[in-house]
Order: sequence, then C-alpha cells, then structure tokens
Amino acid sequence: MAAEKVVAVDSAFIQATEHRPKTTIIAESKCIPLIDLSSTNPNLVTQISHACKNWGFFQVINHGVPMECRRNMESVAKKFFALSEEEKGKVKRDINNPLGYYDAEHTKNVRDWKQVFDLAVENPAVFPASHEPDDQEIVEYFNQWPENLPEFREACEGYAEKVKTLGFKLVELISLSLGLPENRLTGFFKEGHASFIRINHYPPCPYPDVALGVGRHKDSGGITILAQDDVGGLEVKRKTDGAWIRVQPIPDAFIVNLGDIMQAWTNEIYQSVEHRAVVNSEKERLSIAFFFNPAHHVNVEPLSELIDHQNPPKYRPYNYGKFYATRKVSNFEKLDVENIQLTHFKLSQ
Ligand SMILES: O=C(O)CCC(=O)C(=O)O
Ligand SMILES: [Fe+2]
Repeated sequence: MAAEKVVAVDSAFIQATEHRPKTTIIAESKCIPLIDLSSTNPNLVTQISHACKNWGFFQVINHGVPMECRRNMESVAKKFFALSEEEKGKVKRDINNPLGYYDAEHTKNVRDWKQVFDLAVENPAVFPASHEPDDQEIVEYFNQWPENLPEFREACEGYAEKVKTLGFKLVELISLSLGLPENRLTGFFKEGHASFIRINHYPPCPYPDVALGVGRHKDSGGITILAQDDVGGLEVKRKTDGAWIRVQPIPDAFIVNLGDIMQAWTNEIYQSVEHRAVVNSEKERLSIAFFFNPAHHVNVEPLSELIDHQNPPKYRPYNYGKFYATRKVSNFEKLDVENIQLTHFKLSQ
C-alpha cells in the first residue's frame, strides 16, 4: 500500500485558534475608504479626516507615483525572491545589520509565512548604537544589494524616492485634517528620517487555515504606504466591531495606514489599527511596505496644539531611535518580555 503523503505542519507557524483566518471573507469592497488625491478633489481634507478617524486605513489613487516605477519595483522584487536561497543568503540581515533578506520573522512569537527584504530609504540609516538610555553612540546601517541582480538597487532607490514624496504629501494632508498648519509634521521626517521599505514575499502555504503571512500587529512608525499585488490577503480589524475586513486589491492604488507614532502625536484623535496578512495554498503574493518614520533623534509626544485641560496628554515623550533600538534587541535575543510598544508610554488618566 502506498504511504499516504501528509503535509507536516511546523508548529512554529501555528496561530492560536482565535487568531486563525476566517473562511468566510467579509465584503471587501466599499469598506475601506478610497480617496482621490488629485488637487481637483474639493473634499480631500475632509475625506482624509474621516478615513483616519473611522478606519485608520484608506486607499489612494492619483497619488503621483508613476505606474512604471511601481511595476519596475514589483518586477525586480519578484526576481529577487526567485533567486536561490544561497544567493539570497548573501544579503541576509544579522545582529549587526537589520537590513537585507530574512526568512524567519515572528510576530507575537508565532512565525510568519513569508520572506522579507528590508532596505533603508536614507542610506545609511542612522540609529542609536544601543537601547541604553545614557549611551549616546550612533551607528550607521548600510543597505545590502544582491550582486547578481544589478537592476535591483536602481529600481528600489527610484521607488523609494517617489513614495517618499507621497509620504510628505500624506502627512501634510493629515496635518490639515487635524486643523494644523500643513507643515506641522513634515520637520520630523527631514534630516535622516528613519524610513524603510520592506518587501514581503508570501510563498504558497499548504496550511493557510492555521498559519498567517503576517500575524496581527500595528505598525509602530508614522504612516505606512503599502503596494499589494492582485492576489490580496491584507485584512484590517474594523474599529466598529473588531471584524477582519479584507482590503480589495486595486491596481495602482496604495494602501495607507496610520502607525503608533501618529496615534501618539494626535493624542489618540487618530489611532493605529491592527492588521494581518493571510496566505493561500495556490498563489504566491507580493506586497511592498514603505514605513515613513521620523528621524531617530525625534522625541515623540502628543502635539501641544491638541492638548488642553479637557484633553491632557495620553503619552509621555519617547525617543524614536531608542524605541527602535530596544525593538531590535528583543527581536534578536527573543527576550521573554513583550516587545516594547506604544502602550509602555501611556499615561494613566
Ligand atoms: O502584506 C501585507 O498586506 C501587510 C504587510 C504588513 O502589514 C507589514 O509588513 O507591516
Ligand atoms: Fe503592517
């Protein structure tokens, strides 16, 4: 009798029952707001305000990033992940450099079904050398480029430049939507902003009902600008009822979501929102996240204009660079403690 072929499930990937993807997908269309960024849209700022308040997630069209630039980026990204493990291993990230290829990331201690490539938008990226509060030393992290894919670097750098411009446009609109001057937030992102791009590659997964491409999480930076391909799989936790809503792939649109820093700056007028990526057994999926982050020396705290007697600050100031450095240590040393996060700076009211 022929032995039955069984797909062994590596337990590192298995999500607790309550976090497994649902088999019934909640109507994906017409849920997350779709915003036309062209200057002729008369309701732009109001739409941004509603989307930030009610969803923390929206999609944008007419965003100014040329289609060709994005296609080029997607094309080299696919070529990169198609390289042999040996080739990809040559640009692997490690304890000394958080930039490059990695295939064993965990979210909340469960392994993600994905491979990633991280690159800094400002090369080198500048960060504190350690998480120790009194250590003033600074380090530079340099991007790693695959030797056997010469077109990769140029495509990434071109894409980073264009999406950065969109990032500035979005934080200007978000400032206006809060009743603040257009340039209120832009200064935080100048001079050595710590933005980076993460290319996510999700191979087909033989057990998509128990594993996730990325487990539920909130992004810790300012805003995230995500390009997803036509496969789909991103799910957003709806604020009104906690249901997981699938984000419909729209060709050439970008998905924008608010990170924890935006939640702190706005003193929770806007909040970061939990999201995750499901995988499927047939198709591989690609997504490219641009994390628009402030410079390492920025101290994040609720904006003074948004605070008064009725609305006291909900967070104490924290240094973004030290926050990042603390995360990095726990990522590699797998401390038994929870990863550092925004709630650690919450003030009791
Ligand atoms: O792939 C996706 O749709 C989401 C990726 C994501 O949330 C992340 O990389 O932070
Ligand atoms: Fe994310």
